[in-house]
Amino acid sequence: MQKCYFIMISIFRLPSLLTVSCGQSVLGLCSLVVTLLLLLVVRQLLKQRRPRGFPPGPTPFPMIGNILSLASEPHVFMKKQSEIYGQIFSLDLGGISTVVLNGYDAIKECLSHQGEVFADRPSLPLFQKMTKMGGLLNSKYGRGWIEHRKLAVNSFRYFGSGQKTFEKKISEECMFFVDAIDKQKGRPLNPKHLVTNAVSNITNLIIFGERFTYDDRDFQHMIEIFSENVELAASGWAFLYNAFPWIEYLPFGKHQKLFQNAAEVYTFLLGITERFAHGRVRQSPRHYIDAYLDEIEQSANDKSTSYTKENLIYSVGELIIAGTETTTNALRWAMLYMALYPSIQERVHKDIDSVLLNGRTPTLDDKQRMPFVDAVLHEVLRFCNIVPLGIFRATSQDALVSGYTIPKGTMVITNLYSVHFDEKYWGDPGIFSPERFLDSNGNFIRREAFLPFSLGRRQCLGEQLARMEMFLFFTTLLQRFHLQFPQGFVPSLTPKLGMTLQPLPYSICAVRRQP
Ligand code: HEM
Repeated sequence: MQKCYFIMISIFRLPSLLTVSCGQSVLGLCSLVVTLLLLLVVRQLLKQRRPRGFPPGPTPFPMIGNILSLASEPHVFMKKQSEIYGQIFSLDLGGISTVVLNGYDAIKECLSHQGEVFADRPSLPLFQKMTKMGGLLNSKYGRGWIEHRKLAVNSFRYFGSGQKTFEKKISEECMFFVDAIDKQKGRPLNPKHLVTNAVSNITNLIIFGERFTYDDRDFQHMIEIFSENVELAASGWAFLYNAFPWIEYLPFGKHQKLFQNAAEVYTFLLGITERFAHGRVRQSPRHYIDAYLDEIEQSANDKSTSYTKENLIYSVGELIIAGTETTTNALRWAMLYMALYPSIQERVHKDIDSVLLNGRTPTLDDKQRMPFVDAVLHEVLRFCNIVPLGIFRATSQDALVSGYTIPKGTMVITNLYSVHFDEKYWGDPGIFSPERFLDSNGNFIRREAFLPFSLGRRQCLGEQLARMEMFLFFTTLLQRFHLQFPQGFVPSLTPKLGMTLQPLPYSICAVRRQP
């Protein structure tokens, strides 16, 4: 308090000090600017004070807090800090007091036992700018979120993973995918674009009722810049924008690219959403867009409805990117690890061949007869940490956890990476070992501290779909091909950082296996 009092006194005395050397009007302007700047500094320093009863954490720098510490591998940094300050500690992200949850016990305690308290999303300037806190994924916890989540879950059931016929559609997409791979005739390829197109088509079937061909340049471009935004949203510039939203007016900085991409994606989605609504028959939905338009019409007289054309576009975008970026990265990691560990790949081939006799295509029922394949896919999700820090949460009311007080509206980061590398639950977590998901008889076993899809009210709503896709794409691919790196190619295992962790671009040869 004494420090603040001193600063305030200095602010008000400053104009009189400056009068001595400057002309009257220039002096007035200068003193105003300086006063404003100092007031901003004071405001920022006050915002940076840790609330009473808040968890401890590393000392923040004035103004920018701990933002710089998040520049490389923030999930690893946070796990290390938890070894010093405990499973629940705090960071200052430039005036945004943030609580970080680490390890299985702390995350389960908050997200599961106090599910409702930790179900909100933070009102960050970036989220406000992107989706006005509407849509689904970034939506505040309340009526808007409930309505959108319910509609999405029902649409997934009705048009997607709840239908047996949908499995057939995924299998058809798997065939398009392996045919496209086959065209390469074992020559090196970067599988990123093919996997992205194939995976996004599964979500497209639910949202638009149709798939897009692999040479649809417009759709591909949209996915590319959207996925660039997933990367940019975790960049230092994004954190700076959240702390100092006025940097929006700077003519440079990666946040400008983020805004530009978002505007382009919005325009594209608006266009195709209108296109796919053509021929709609009321109350007879063919896909998510039709179902959403029905909701808009039904709630036309309800002033507080969250169903709006704008939220339709936001939710369509969120479903596409949440469904594509994650599952694509999981499959790309899986392919990379198969080529890296030929002995594991050999066991995968054995598992597949023993069940899929005479080249029969896989079905979901085959999964329980392929425990090793299941174990490999689980280990990929554990080891590769596709969404290492989850999606930022916030407290929807004041919370009390492990003796700490966390005020309503506080931003909360769930370090899912720290769950998958939690030494209390995993032996040698730094080793890629599918066996940890098998018992001594080779049967698949579930592990408790396994949360790639997070936990609680906001847990991933596409989990079932993602699991279906991963199993069918992976087994269809490995049934037909042997994956290996081109001669002399040394892949990097360092992930590319963003909201998701993806492998750096790599080349792989998919060589046809003998029938
Ligand atoms: C391997 C694949 C996937 C992984 C690892 C994954 C992981 C996650 C994680 C960690 C969250 C954050 C939950 C939280 O706030 O704590 C999430 C949320 C979400 N995911 Fe997924 N996801 C995957 C696939 C999908 C798919 C296929 C879809 C749909 C097409 C999807 C749609 C969503 C949505 C809409 C949310 C936000 C839920 C809400 O806020 O209520 N995800 N996902």
